[in-house]
Amino acid sequence: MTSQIFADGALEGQVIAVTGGGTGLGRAAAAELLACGASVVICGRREEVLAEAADELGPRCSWVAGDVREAADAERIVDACLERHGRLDTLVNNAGGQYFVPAEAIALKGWRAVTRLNVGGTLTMATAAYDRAMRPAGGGMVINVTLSPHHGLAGMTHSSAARAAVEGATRELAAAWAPDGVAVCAAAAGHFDTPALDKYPESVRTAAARTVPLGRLGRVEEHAWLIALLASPLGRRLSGSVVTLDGARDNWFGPWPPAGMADESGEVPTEERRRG
Ligand SMILES: CCCCCCC/C=C/C(=O)SCCNC(=O)CCNC(=O)[C@H](O)C(C)(C)COP(=O)(O)OP(=O)(O)OC[C@H]1O[C@@H](n2cnc3c(N)ncnc32)[C@H](O)[C@@H]1OP(=O)(O)O
Ligand SMILES: NC(=O)C1=CN([C@@H]2O[C@H](COP(=O)(O)OP(=O)(O)OC[C@H]3O[C@@H](n4cnc5c(N)ncnc54)[C@H](OP(=O)(O)O)[C@@H]3O)[C@@H](O)[C@H]2O)C=CC1
Repeated sequence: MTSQIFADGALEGQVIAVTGGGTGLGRAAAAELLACGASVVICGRREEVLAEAADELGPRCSWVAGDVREAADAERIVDACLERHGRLDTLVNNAGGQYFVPAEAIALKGWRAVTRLNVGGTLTMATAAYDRAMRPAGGGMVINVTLSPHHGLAGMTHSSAARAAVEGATRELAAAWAPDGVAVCAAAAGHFDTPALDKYPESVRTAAARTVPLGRLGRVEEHAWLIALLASPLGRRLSGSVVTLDGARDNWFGPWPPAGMADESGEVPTEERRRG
């Protein structure tokens, strides 16, 4: 497969780890990075999801299962890249998520779960990559996937706060790690059409596109192009930046709930609990 917008071999020789690379945005990013010539290691918790994705993505893609919230797993993921390829040039910290719920209904345990995944997991992976691969090699790139709108997303207060923390850490780590040649930036994704959105109530999914001034959800390949751009030499100069890719969603200040999102009772439905 070739990239639709980047030259063949644009990222040739790079070794890139993509967390959450077995599904959705992470998988599409892995596909684009491979199309640009990189070798890619995808990771996540579910072995079968990763194995199937890597099989479809081709021989330069391999996988390693692990939980980004656990320091030992993060170190194992980085070590797998080093053992297989001798280097890790770029880490795409894409694993993350939350559940859709009104702010006043967020239990402390739920707040902690969302924070632990999005802030803790991101920092744990970034630190493992920096300590074990990038600082010893004299350089590297960390790309943190965060969330737009930056002024907060109703139904996702915990995640809005967590992603804001990641963006703060991105700026600080970019300064702290610059002397070692390690760049850190963030890609703030708006609303993208991935299978993960299926877990949100139907009316929420449908209305989400109406809150995007561009008039549609993002396509996974658009996000993947941004990740490839940030993995290119230009990304190094963007260190410390948060690049927003959201069809102007950040600039939408319409009513809450947007037309059609509430059900007959006037309430916005929340997300079903997972079973098992
Ligand atoms: C208007 C906007 C609509 C468009 C949105 C577009 C933006 C999209 C953004 C995206 O990010 S899409 C990607 C979505 N992908 C994911 O969210 C995947 C990852 N998410 C998760 O794994 C979970 O959501 C999690 C909570 C982060 C997982 O953490 P963990 O496994 O540690 O948690 P649990 O043990 O399941 O739960 C802990 C705790 O959290 C509370 N809780 C969890 N789920 C719910 C829920 N559905 N409703 C209410 N509360 C929930 C709860 O307190 C749990 O504790 P217990 O009650 O189980 O003891
Ligand atoms: N789709 C959208 O509109 C937007 C998405 N985002 C963010 O982009 C990223 C990808 O989203 P999307 O592809 O839509 O959603 P997915 O739910 O498909 O992606 C989440 C990925 O992260 C992995 N993951 C979750 N928890 C862990 C963990 N503890 N350790 C390792 N891997 C984990 C999951 O795999 P597994 O369960 O096997 O571990 C999965 O592959 C997420 O951070 C999401 O919050 C941000 C803004 C908008």
